[in-house]
Amino acid sequence: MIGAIKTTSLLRFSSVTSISRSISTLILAEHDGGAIKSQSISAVEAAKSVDKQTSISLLLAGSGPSLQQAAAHAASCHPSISQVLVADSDKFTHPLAETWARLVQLVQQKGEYSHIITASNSFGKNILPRAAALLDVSPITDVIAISSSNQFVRPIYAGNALCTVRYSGSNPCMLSVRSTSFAVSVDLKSNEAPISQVDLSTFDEDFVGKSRYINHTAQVTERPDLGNAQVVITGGRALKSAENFKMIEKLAEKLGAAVGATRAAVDAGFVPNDLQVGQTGKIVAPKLYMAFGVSGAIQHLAGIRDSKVIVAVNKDADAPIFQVADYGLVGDLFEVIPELLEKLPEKK
Ligand SMILES: Cc1cc2nc3c(=O)[nH]c(=O)nc-3n(C[C@H](O)[C@H](O)[C@H](O)COP(=O)(O)OP(=O)(O)OC[C@H]3O[C@@H](n4cnc5c(N)ncnc54)[C@H](O)[C@@H]3O)c2cc1C
Repeated sequence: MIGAIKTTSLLRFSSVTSISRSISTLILAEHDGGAIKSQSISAVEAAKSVDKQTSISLLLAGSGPSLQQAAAHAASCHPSISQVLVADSDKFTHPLAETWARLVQLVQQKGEYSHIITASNSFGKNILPRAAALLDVSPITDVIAISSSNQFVRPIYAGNALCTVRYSGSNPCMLSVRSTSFAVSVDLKSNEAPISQVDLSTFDEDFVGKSRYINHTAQVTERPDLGNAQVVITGGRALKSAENFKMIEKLAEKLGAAVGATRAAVDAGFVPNDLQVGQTGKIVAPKLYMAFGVSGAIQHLAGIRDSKVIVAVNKDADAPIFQVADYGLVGDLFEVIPELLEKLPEKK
């Protein structure tokens, strides 16, 4: 869809000792409401590409009944999971990156994993660099393909080039992976993996990180999650106001779609920033991506490159979005959207 140049050079991370032959992978998993988040299950899928024989341990942290529920879900959410490790303590009630990084260090000291993988979302991006610093290794982020246990592909220059990276540092090789590149089959059947508790007796009791949990606010919506939606309807600056942006929301409702926005629309205050799609927003890979009044800036395209079909409506025939669109309509969104709303049937 969007042309990407494959770089021929291999970037080599500083060599200390090569990674060991015995491959075992630790997944840093996120859970919510007693279930493992789908991005963490994609990280398990990615681990399978590291090595077919790898044993995969999934690390969960938290406290209370929702953690135990999540552990039960983790044990049966993917057939490749060999064991679930549970760190149950009040310290982990909120996923603070500094506390989690310490936990990863502790678990790695005991388990000596060759690879540690997490999703390339705010949870993973927060923890991975800190944990990597404690373990004195260099992480590889935003991996979109795994060719072997030490060779990975990641986008650079806002997705305009793909870089093949060979890791030659010491264990563990730490990766964050884009879940859109490691889709999980919907009907995975799995046996129950064993669940064990992480021994926290040596966890620094007095450890207090520099950050502190204050509160958690989330948009309550019945719409699909933007990162996993099959259909995404995005609006740009051209919508002009939060009031007008409701047209995008209505259209999304009719199509059972998630709503996205450009950074310009977010910065203008039309919608909250968790709807931003692009290089500094969410990466999406829906079957259908519809962009209304979006110019197609390189930073926006970086977030939609894996969409199957891109439809663009823009009144400027020369807008760059048309270079990547499968279907384009030169027209005024203030005419096109009301017509679509009128002609599309109500969602059952
Ligand atoms: C470091 C960095 C990171 C960034 N990260 C992101 C990111 O993650 N996501 C992102 O989106 N941007 C990002 N940006 C911003 C990006 O460069 C663009 O500024 C932004 O994507 C533009 O948003 P837009 O297409 O809504 O607005 P504009 O570029 O202003 O485009 C509006 C479009 O609407 C069309 N239009 C106007 N009126 C109508 C109408 N009535 N009907 C139909 N079409 C109409 C115009 O022809 C135009 O093409 C980033 C920028 C930087 C520097």
